[in-house]
Order: sequence, then structure tokens, then C-alpha cells
Amino acid sequence: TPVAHAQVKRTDAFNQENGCRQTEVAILGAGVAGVIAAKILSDSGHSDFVIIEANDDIGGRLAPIAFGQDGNGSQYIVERGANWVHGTSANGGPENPIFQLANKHNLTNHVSNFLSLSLYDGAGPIVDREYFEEFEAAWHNVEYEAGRLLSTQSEDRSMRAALRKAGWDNRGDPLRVATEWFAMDWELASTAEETSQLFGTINFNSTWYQYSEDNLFVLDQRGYVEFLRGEAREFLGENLDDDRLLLSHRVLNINHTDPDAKINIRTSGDENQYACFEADHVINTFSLGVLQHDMSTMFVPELPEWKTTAINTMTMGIYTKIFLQFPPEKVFWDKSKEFFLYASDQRGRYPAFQSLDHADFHPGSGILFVTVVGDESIRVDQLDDDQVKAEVMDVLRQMFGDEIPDPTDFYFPRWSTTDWAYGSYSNVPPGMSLKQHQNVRANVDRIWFAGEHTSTNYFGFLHGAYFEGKIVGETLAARLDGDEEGGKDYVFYEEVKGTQPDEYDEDNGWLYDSLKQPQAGMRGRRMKRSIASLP
Ligand SMILES: Cc1cc2nc3c(=O)[nH]c(=O)nc-3n(C[C@H](O)[C@H](O)[C@H](O)COP(=O)(O)OP(=O)(O)OC[C@H]3O[C@@H](n4cnc5c(N)ncnc54)[C@H](O)[C@@H]3O)c2cc1C
Repeated sequence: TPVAHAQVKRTDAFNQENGCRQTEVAILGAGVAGVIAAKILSDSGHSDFVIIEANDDIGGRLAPIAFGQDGNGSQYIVERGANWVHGTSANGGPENPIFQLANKHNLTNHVSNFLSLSLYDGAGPIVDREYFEEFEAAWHNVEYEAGRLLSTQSEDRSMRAALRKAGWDNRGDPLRVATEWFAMDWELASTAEETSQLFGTINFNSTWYQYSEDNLFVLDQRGYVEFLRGEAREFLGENLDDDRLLLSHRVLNINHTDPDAKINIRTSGDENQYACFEADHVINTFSLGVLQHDMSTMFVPELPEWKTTAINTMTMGIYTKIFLQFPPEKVFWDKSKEFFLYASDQRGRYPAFQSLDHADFHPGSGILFVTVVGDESIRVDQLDDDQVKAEVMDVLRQMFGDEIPDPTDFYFPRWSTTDWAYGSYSNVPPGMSLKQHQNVRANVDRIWFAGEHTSTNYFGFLHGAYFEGKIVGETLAARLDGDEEGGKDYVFYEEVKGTQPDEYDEDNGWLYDSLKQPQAGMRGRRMKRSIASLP
């Protein structure tokens, strides 16, 4: 259960027709993109909107949960979803907007040190780190090559092909395999086979080269969502009890049959809830996973083929944090370390453990969590808790010995089957062009789309969702003001052909100015995110 529940204040003062509440803009989803879009509308003087959200709280994939307990019996707040601010600000350069908001709302955080790492295999601790440097060198190559592909409009390929070309071999030694997992799968929630060389590199570089290589781990006991709540309070009131925020309303249908009529939205809800809305414009911020899963029944009539093809082409990664709490007095790992990498015989099986019982995080908490992604997430999502707990404990006993205690608390979210997300965050597969991605972003008449998945440079990240919410909010505000230039439709492509050159400009969602000179933006980059010093 979410940590806080805003209660919706109901009034009967709405403009209603045909039993449907009338509004200018219906914002579907109260995650980062939806709340930021609403805030932009509100800040620009447009107050006639509703935000419709299936959950009983705002935040979406900012999803804190109470877990374990401290010595006083209070529970810790841990994050099921987003946890880090990825990239802060470069010297004098732009600041990551999420970093700004984390500062504005005083979020407690600490920078992660990915070098604070111990290695293990089935026989216990190991010291060999040579693969890290080898991967680093190959990755450097992959980035340079991505810059060349971009600037010469050459064909994209998979990260696997790119790494192979750069001399990196993923087979053999489990530590080699775990090294690649730690460098890539852990970040993208996808494998090298599943990832575009071009967009994988753009995504890393736009964040860590533009902002910084620091990754702030948010520890705030109000939850990471507090920054979004703080923004929402500025226009929805201290208790978020404004009647334009409709929680626990699941959107079932979006009917856009008549191009001259308002768009009709039906939601779940008993007779005490407003289950029907009519809007001039709709901003849909549902995750790529929700769109892929539900779009064929949700939209009436169905979305055009250029749109559904694009949505089906992009992929949804899955990232699962499995939390364990041990008796704090019996902590068996090195408390001075942040990470423990396990080189499993089975790729991706419980590879990366992270300790929160560390002086910089939650000292004395006894909390450890292990992350799995992709197919392993799908696998554990099908098992019951006891089965997963037994598997994780088996691995921990291989790493730390048979004497270690059982956990006193255990929890993990099942993102692959969560019906308001269907996955964790999106990724661009090999060969998906900028134009195809633009079709994920583009509006279908008066139905607009925004979320991390519509971000070209920052897909997967909170700041991607932020920028996309902001852009669509500004576009609609301009549209409502009658500004034809500012409020114009997004570009889309009825047909995407392999021979069409991509145009890296704002119309296609390209936000990172220095990458307009693509070669210049693509520099070799070190392997782990926190290892500073660019060449
Ligand atoms: C496990 C995990 C770890 C992550 N780690 C990080 C990280 O460390 N740093 C980072 O920057 N990003 C991270 N992310 C990504 C980040 O959380 C997302 O990019 C961001 O939160 C997406 O915001 P959004 O507004 O696009 O979508 P969402 O947050 O998904 O918002 C969409 C909203 O729509 C609602 N909705 C869906 N279907 C319906 C329906 N039918 N009717 C009504 N409402 C509906 C949902 O409930 C949700 O509230 C992580 C994500 C996950 C899951």
C-alpha cells in the first residue's frame, strides 16, 4: 500500500452533460508526466482540467512502500520504483530538473558509489576485477562507433553486435557475464541483444555527459514521490484534495469517434464516483506497457496503424528489487560496502545486491536488496514469495556461508503483471528509428501522449517523463490560447521507411542541443556510472 492517501473532496459543482463531467483537458495518469503537464497548464492560467488516476495516490512509478522495521517498531520507507536521481549538473551546465526538484523539496539522498563493490561466486568471495576494464574499453568503442553511425546516418545495430565488434565476448566465465549484466542490463532492464546501439548510447550520454555522472540514491522517509507531491500541492492544495484530482478511477475507454465532438472517457467507479468525462483534449500518460496491453480495447475506434506499430515496436524493460531485512545485530556482510556482485552460473540470476545497512544510507537497518531484470523478473513474478526467498537465501549462503540467519521481512513488487504499469521502463530496440519513436510521441488528433517512453533522449528516466509532461502541457496551453505555432500538432509519419534519413531536431523530440552535432556529443565513456573523469 502507498504510504499516504490523498482523500478526494467531492462537490456537485461540475459542468455535467449526459451524466458526464465536462472539461477542457483530461489528463490520464498522475505520475510525473501527468502531474507536471497539469502544473504547466495551471501555471499558464488554464484551470479547467481533471487528472484521472487508477491508483489511490499520485506518483505512478514513484512508488514508496513501508518495509521492515527499526528498533522503535517504525517501518522503513523503501522504493519499489524509481530510486535514483540520475545525473545532477555539470560544471556550469544545465541541471537535471529532477535534481532541481529534489533540492527544492529537500529530499534526503546520498550519492551511490558503484566502486564500493565486492565480488562473489558460488564458492564465496573472489577478487578478480579484470573484466571491468576490458568491458570499459569495449564500451568506449561502442560509443565512438554510435557517434559515427549517427553522424553518417548509418544503420543501427544491437548493443550485442556493437560489443562483439568492439572485441567484447560475453560467453564463458560467469564473472564476465555478471560484469556485462552490471554494466548494461542493470541500467537498461534489457539485454544487449534487446537494445539499440544508437539509442542506448544516446540515452546514457544525454543523461550522464550532459548533467553529471553522479547518481543520488533517494532515502527520504516521505518517499521519492515527495517532490512530485510538493509540486502538486502548489496547484491542488496542501492535502491534494482538489476535486480536479480523481484517484481510484481506472480508465476503461477513450471514445474519439466523432472528430467534432468532445472525447468521451469512461472509468471504473461505483455510483458515487464520476465515471464519465468529456474533454476537448486528452493527455494520455499511461506507460508503454499499459498501452501495449490495453490499447486495442481502450481506444474506440482503435488508434491508427502508424501509432499502434510504433507502440508495439518499442519495448518495456522490467526491473525488480527484492527486499530482505535481517536482524540488525546479525548482519553478515561488510557494512562498509554498498554493492555485492554475484557471478551466477545462470545469467542474471540474483546478480546485484545492495546494502542499505551502511553509514550513508540506513545504518542499523539490516536491509539488503537484490535486483533482477528482464526474463528473470518475469520468472520470479510467476513464483510465490517463499520460492523466491528460498532461491535468494540459497545464493546468499553460497556467498556468505551456511550460518547466516533467515530474513525477518521479505518483499518484492511484481512489475511485469502490475496492471497500471505492465513493466518498469521503456527501451529502444535495435533498428527502431527516430521517426518510428516520434510516432510513439505524436498526438492522434486531440489525444496527446506523454511519459518516459515518449522521450527521445531520456526514455526510462524520471527526467524523461518530466520533459515530456512539460512539453505537452506547454503545447496544449498554447493551443488553448489560440497560438497556432506553439500549439501545433506533433509530427508523425504515416509510413516509416528504412531509406528516410532521420532528422535530429525538436520536431522529432530531440532535446539535447549539443547532440545536434552528433559526433561531438558522443564521447567515450567509462563503464560504471560513478567513475568520473571523462577523456
Ligand atoms: C523498478 C523501477 C526502477 C526505476 N528506477 C529509476 C531511477 O532510479 N531513476 C529514474 O530516473 N527513473 C527510474 N525509473 C523510471 C521512472 O520511475 C519512470 O520513468 C517514471 O516514473 C515514469 O513516469 P510517467 O509519468 O511516464 O509514468 P507513470 O509513473 O507510470 O504514470 C502513469 C500513471 O498512469 C496510471 N494509469 C495507468 N493505467 C491507468 C488506467 N487505465 N486508468 C487510470 N490510470 C492509469 C498509473 O497508475 C500511473 O500513476 C524506475 C522505474 C521502475 C519501475
